[in-house]
Amino acid sequence: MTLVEARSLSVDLGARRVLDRVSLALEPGRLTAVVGPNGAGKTSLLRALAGLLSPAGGEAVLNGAPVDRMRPAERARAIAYLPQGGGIAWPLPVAEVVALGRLPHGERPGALPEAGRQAVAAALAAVGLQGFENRPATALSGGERTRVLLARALATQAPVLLADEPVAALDPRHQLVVLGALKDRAREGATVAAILHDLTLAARFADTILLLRQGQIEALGPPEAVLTEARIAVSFGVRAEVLRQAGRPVVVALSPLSGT
Ligand SMILES: Nc1ncnc2c1ncn2[C@@H]1O[C@H](COP(=O)(O)OP(=O)(O)OP(=O)(O)O)[C@@H](O)[C@H]1O
Repeated sequence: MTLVEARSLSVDLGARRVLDRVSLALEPGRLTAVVGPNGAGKTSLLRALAGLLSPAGGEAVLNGAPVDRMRPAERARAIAYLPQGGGIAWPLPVAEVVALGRLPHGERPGALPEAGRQAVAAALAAVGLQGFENRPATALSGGERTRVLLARALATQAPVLLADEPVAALDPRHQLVVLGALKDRAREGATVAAILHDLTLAARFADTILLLRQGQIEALGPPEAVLTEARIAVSFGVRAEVLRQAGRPVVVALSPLSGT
């Protein structure tokens, strides 16, 4: 059970402060959707929580320990991170790319123990890639590659999974499959956060929505509390209608608001 915290976390990129004193806790067993307009600081937050960006102030903390001071191997076992729009440069078979997710456990692709083989097979199934095992990963479509990289992150079986736009390139069926897989990981006890731009999908799958704006937390809470028409107008500059389906918000963006 792993608790991920930001404690008054600030991040600078170049001369810009892109995260400004953000404090939050991501709890085990929950899927948190990180939403917000372009440039709000979502990627910067996930990278800082993963220990890939050093804070300018405050700290990112994993079970009480600052993430950027963990040993790299220990951090790689604890946190699986899916980068935004991640490409695949190696013409390896899909199963071998996914098996790279076992490296933090000291397991080498091609010589996986039974537990590693099972983790790879389960990860491929979770993202709907059964039958792709022997295809060269560089000969796949963009959405298929995204699913390979997510399967690699799932195969690590890390207690923390941070995914930057895992469904942006996916068709509707695979958006549901992948978000279902992330929710399953959370239900198994992992701490899961995913950056999403589709507010309806975020509302449908997430236990908690974190809305960032201009490097700060605008709102944090259950989907129906965070995704109101008024807040969407202020945060995204969009006139929206929020409908309900099975009690969850369905966000229909209607028109951009002028002057925002
Ligand atoms: N290398 C850099 N130097 C200076 N500023 C940067 C750099 N990289 C990103 N930024 C700025 O940092 C801010 C936060 O970027 P970040 O990628 O975290 O936003 P985001 O919310 O993930 O956006 P998006 O929805 O577009 O992916 C943006 O204003 C961006 O222009």
